[in-house]
Amino acid sequence: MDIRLGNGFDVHRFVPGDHVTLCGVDVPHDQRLDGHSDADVAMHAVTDAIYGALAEGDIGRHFPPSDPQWKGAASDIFLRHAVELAKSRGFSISNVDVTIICEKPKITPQSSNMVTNMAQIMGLEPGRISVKATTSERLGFTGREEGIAAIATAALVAR
Ligand SMILES: Nc1ccn([C@@H]2O[C@H](COP(=O)(O)O)[C@@H](O)[C@H]2O)c(=O)n1
Ligand SMILES: C[C@@]1(CO)OP(=O)(O)OP(=O)(O)OC[C@H]1O
Repeated sequence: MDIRLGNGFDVHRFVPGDHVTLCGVDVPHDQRLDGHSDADVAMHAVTDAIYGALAEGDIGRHFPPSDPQWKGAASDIFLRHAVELAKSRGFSISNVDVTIICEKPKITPQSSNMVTNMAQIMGLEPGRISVKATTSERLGFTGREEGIAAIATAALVAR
């Protein structure tokens, strides 16, 4: 059986604002994440994990941050592309697991909405998607609330 694993990691910085978008869900917060796109750090990590499993480079290779076309783009565009690429290469996505690292906002109250949204975008059963969170115990840039990090794993199986 051909099984592929990929990992993804992303960071976006906080700037003044009123919400963050994580796994496509708008979560009220007293700051927002800065980026060329909507800066959905969790969706970017999942997207990169899929590209990684396919040995297809990273999100910036497919959607260059220098391309004005992606300015303010909703990140589901990137995730849908990675999912379609997996399909076109003959792979099904078995599961994805993403951990969001921040002190605030609290993720757990929104994690089931995030799973539902990602499942819909990816055409997967919700049971194949995991969204978790941790603080960094006030250590480092996430601990100082300078930004949010996310790390993801994806497992793909040949159909
Ligand atoms: N932004 C966050 C961070 C954490 N959680 C939840 O709290 C639990 C405890 O976090 P620790 O970093 O103290 O281990 C964690 O397991 C999450 O369930 C959260 O919802 N949002
Ligand atoms: C998503 C892209 C799209 O231009 O831009 P950003 O939103 O800045 O996100 P990042 O993860 O820093 O880089 C990847 C880019 O492809």
